[in-house]
Amino acid sequence: MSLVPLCSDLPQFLQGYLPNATKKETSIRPFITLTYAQSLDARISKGPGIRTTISHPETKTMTHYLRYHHDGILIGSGTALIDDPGLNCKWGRDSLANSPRPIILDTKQKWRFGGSKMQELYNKGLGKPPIVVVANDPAIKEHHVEYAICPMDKATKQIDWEKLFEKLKKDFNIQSVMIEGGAKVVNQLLLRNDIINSLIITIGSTFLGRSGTEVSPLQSVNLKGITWWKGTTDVVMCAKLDNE
Ligand SMILES: NC(=O)C1=CN([C@@H]2O[C@H](COP(=O)(O)OP(=O)(O)OC[C@H]3O[C@@H](n4cnc5c(N)ncnc54)[C@H](O)[C@@H]3O)[C@@H](O)[C@H]2O)C=CC1
Ligand SMILES: Nc1nc(O)c(N)c(N[C@@H]2O[C@H](COP(=O)(O)O)[C@@H](O)[C@H]2O)n1
Repeated sequence: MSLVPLCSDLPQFLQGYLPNATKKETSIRPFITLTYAQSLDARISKGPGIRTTISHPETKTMTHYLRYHHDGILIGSGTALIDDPGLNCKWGRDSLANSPRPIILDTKQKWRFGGSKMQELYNKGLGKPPIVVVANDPAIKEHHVEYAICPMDKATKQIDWEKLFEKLKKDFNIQSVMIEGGAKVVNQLLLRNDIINSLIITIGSTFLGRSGTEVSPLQSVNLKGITWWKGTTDVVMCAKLDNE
């Protein structure tokens, strides 16, 4: 499906929150944007296992414009298994060149590239092959997939986000990453002002109800550098996570 044109005021609105393509990031980690679409009641889907459209076509186009500006796009395995997303970039003339590298956080090794929408796009020359983040050498290695082995923290049984992003930059030359979700990933990273450079949230004018998948961090989070854009049905907030 093709995209509607990008609203003319969006590039200016987003400019201060995007990785700077001309300036190589000097940090040991890539530039990281946390971005997702939520309902008025802070839900990102109608419920477990339900792929839900929240964004209006004009903010969907904005998401593809964001994809255009990043080297990598990271999602958790929950999202990969439920949504079977394409994660390519349809904005601009050359989908293959413009698409970010999909990065799937799949430490339980449940997701398969084979048979996925991502593989279909890759086979058609419309998307890049994924990097799959695993905790140890995978038993099954799929063709065209690269693996980022990132040991789990023994206490938390989670990967160390800092080490993962350092590895993505050092081993895969990923200079910028947009993180699209899902809820488990977003709820962790909303607390990481040491890692997240920009926060871009689309808010759709709908309520998805209490059985919806909620985004809400464990503790309160303060924002700074806040700016809003208003579209036909959605608003978009750009901000930075505060250090307080
Ligand atoms: N509206 C929107 O913008 C978006 C909505 N979604 C929705 O979100 C839902 C999926 O969200 P969730 O179920 O929360 O799944 P998720 O996509 O956050 O993936 C969770 C899985 O990722 C792995 N993971 C996450 N953090 C980890 C860590 N620190 N260390 C090791 N492994 C880790 C684990 O395997 C975990 O089970 C779907 O319904 C999807 O449609 C997803 C992305 C964007
Ligand atoms: N921006 C945005 N708006 C919504 O309404 C959404 N449901 C999502 N979901 C994210 O986009 C992925 C789908 O990508 P493709 O269109 O298949 O390339 C999905 O997996 C979520 O990460 N995003």
